[in-house]
Amino acid sequence: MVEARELTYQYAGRVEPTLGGLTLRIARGEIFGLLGPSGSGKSTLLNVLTGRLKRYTGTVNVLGWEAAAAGPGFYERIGVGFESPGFYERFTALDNLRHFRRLYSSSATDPERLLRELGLAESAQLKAEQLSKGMRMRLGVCRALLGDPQLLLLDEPTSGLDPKSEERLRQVLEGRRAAGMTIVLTTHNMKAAVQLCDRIGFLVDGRMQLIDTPQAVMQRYGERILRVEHAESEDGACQVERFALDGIGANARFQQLLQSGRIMAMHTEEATLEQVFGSIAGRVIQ
Ligand SMILES: Nc1ncnc2c1ncn2[C@@H]1O[C@H](COP(=O)(O)OP(=O)(O)OP(=O)(O)O)[C@@H](O)[C@H]1O
Repeated sequence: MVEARELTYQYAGRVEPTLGGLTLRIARGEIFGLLGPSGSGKSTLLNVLTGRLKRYTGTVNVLGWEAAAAGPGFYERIGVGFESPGFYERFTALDNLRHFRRLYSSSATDPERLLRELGLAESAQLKAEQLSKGMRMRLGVCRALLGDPQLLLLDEPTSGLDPKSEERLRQVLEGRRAAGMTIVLTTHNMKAAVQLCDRIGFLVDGRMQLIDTPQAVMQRYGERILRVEHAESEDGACQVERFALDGIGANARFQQLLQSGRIMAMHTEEATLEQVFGSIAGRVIQ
């Protein structure tokens, strides 16, 4: 479905390549999340996969095409939702989708159905310029889905979405996955990555540091933590301290707290993907 081998991409005028020898394979019907700090090359990789950036070395096979040489049929089969997609600002949301639908030779999905799916039915008659950031993002997803693509590429699809819209988007993407669509998305939203993605890839300085299921990543790199709430001072004000569960029996501070008789509550915490990422990349996502 998507296979990159030794993919290297260097922007004109840059000293270092932005993508450096990246190898990646994404199967049909998979939701793949690309994570990484700002500037690590996520959008560049999406742009290579869509055939926009052609001057790469290595091979990039997308739906059977070499991405740099993809013909018009390729664009009928991929859907692209990048941040700030271009809309006709004076057209309504519905008219924008009707317009873009005409660009497809095959029978495209009904725009009104897409608006309903993404929770935009009541905003159908609003002009694009009147839409909020989250609404525009969802309209961008509608636009990307118009041609019922085999491969959907979304750049930060959860940005600007409230929890309800995020949940709706999750349902839409899971429905498409069940129908065999392959989905590649970038995100800084760790919760969404864990909930949505079958596998996640961590991109750091243009290299894929790790690819695995969110669960396996958490197990391998996630440190389990014990959160201890205690009344440190005589006035009973609550303090919180966290201890790594590994070797906690030998932790002098923890022993001291146990003996103090001031512990109010203790419970374990799962590691967050931010912590996991920090330990993989040696730096924190911005
Ligand atoms: N047109 C360009 N010309 C030169 N350098 C570029 C160009 N576009 C991006 N870059 C550089 O390539 C690197 C990767 O950028 P890219 O946008 O792919 O990162 P990203 O991981 O998507 O970041 P973010 O999470 O902020 O969207 C950055 O150092 C950026 O400055």
